[in-house]
Amino acid sequence: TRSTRPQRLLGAVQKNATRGDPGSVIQAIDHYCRNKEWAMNVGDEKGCILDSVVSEVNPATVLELGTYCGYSTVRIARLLPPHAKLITLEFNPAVAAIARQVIAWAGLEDKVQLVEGASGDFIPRIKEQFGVKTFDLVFLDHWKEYYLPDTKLMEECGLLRKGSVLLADNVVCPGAPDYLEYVRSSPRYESRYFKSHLEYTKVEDGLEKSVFLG
Ligand SMILES: O=C(NCCO)c1cc(-c2ccc(F)cc2)cc(O)c1O
Ligand SMILES: [Mg+2]
Repeated sequence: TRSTRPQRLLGAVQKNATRGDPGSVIQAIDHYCRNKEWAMNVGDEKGCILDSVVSEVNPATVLELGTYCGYSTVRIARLLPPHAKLITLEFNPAVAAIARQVIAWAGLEDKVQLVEGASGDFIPRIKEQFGVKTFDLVFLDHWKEYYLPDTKLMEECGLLRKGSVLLADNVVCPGAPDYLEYVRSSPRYESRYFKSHLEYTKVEDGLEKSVFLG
């Protein structure tokens, strides 16, 4: 039976990247997705904006919603200080299995905890199950219709503190209009749009950075 797109992406990493070298994993995925087969990684252009936000926040605790094949997980984890922790959540078990191997190839498994499950079930359990009080940075990159409900859930569960940064992918394409409206109009957020392009294309997309004001 035919392989899946995530399986072929993992093959490109194993063929072209050096074990333990996160930069080569990122490069191998971007080259494959630009030249062979598009995939919904945040990509190199938006990835540079992600890098700059991660470096600025210098987070001790990170939550990523939507692991996919682990591309942004590797981008974030490679920039984290030694004892920082990244929890990443993926709904699809087959995709999570690929992401684990990509993260391992980059040598970043000690900084990353990949959890399989649905965000609505998982978010209320984070405090007790993972011993996390609040997140310094949240990267939203899962199903776009879940950005808003999950943000409200994180607020309600006390997972955000004054200064927590939310960074959301795809706020233009595919789009998250209700989320954008919320973070841009709420007095509890200071929001800013970083204009870019949909990964590996010329289509407009961007990242929305929203600081929780408490
Ligand atoms: O659904 C997405 N993520 C959640 C599942 O992992 C997603 C989709 C797209 C995309 C797809 C199809 C198209 F035509 C345009 C954009 C892009 C992304 O960056 C994404 O994160
Ligand atoms: Mg995305």
